[in-house]
Amino acid sequence: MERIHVAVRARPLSTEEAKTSPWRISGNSILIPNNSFKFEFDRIFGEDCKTVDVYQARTKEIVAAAVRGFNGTVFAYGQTNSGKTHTMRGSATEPGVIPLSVHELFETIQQDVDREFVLRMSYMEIYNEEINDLLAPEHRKLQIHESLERGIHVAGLREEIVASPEQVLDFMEFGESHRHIGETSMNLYGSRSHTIFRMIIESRDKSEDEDIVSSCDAARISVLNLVDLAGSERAAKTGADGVRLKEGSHINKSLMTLGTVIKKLSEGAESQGGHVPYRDSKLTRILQPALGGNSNTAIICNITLAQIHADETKSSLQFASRALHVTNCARVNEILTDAALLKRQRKELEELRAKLQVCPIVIIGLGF
Ligand SMILES: Nc1ncnc2c1ncn2[C@@H]1O[C@H](COP(=O)(O)OP(=O)(O)OP(=O)(O)O)[C@@H](O)[C@H]1O
Repeated sequence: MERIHVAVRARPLSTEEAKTSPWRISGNSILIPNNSFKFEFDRIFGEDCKTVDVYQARTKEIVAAAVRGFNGTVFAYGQTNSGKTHTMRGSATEPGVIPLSVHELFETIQQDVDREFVLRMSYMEIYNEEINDLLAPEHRKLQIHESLERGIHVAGLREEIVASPEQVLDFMEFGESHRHIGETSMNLYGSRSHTIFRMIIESRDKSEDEDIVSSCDAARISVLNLVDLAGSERAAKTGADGVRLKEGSHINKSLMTLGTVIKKLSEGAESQGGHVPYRDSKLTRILQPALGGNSNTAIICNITLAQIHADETKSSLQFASRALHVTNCARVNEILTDAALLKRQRKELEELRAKLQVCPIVIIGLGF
């Protein structure tokens, strides 16, 4: 069992904003002096930090674990303009968590001489509670299904086999050009959709030795989700109306459900048999395994310390603080073919027989 790792990243302020900021950061605490408002997180990154520092705090380990077969999810949460896209996608001069992860993923698998890997990627957006495939723009309004073999999955989502970081980033750029961008008074190009960038990592032992049964024919399949959420600001503050208001309410519905799911989980609802409303939004349904399930998960909460956004920042920190109490249970995702299963059982039987020959007295003593 491991809890969700929560880091906070504050974006740089203008000189004017810095003069009036009510916030203080002290180590991994953030507070408003002379106020009861104080939170502690796993890490707090101030305005001078680099994205690579944020990446190394936890995502790096999540990527390494994904190569070993553990699911991983990292998502950026925060109001419009707080630096989510800067953190996740970055720029040519300062690559974000996604390109850093992709490069590290390829480097790590190249160093693993014992296993062979197949990597696939997908890229989707959730816009107005509809799932659109950014790698196949004609695939719109995709549905979420659940099956024994595939778990929770988006039916019909394109998965491209990829062989290099450059190829992944090219596909990503293609996908980016099909995103929905809205114009709000808060941010001319404020992103109004959630995006989920996904790498699916499949690996198999290279060994051709028939006797090495423990891994032969067994495939590991893990999923690494890197999520850039839409701005969490209240619709009222955006001056939104008409289409934008509809977008805002859908975004808030998704984010509100995310908040409720995190709240319920942090209160231990699931372990007490209570209801967790994953199905109330597309976002939480797709992210369900990452929220209290089989995944290593990290949240990067992007905030601004400007006075004018103090209420939004407080609500982001409240969300992030609850997430600190959510625990997950990641395990290696291994799939055995029937033949491999038989081989493994045969080997276990042989090992047992060998043990019986070595220490029959112990076995007799146990009453067998
Ligand atoms: N840590 C940072 N250092 C330098 N510039 C930053 C930083 N964070 C954000 N910015 C800049 O601030 C602007 C807004 O950031 P960004 O687009 O990442 O916000 P966002 O939270 O993704 O907004 P949206 O919800 O609209 O997607 C961008 O021009 C970005 O380059």
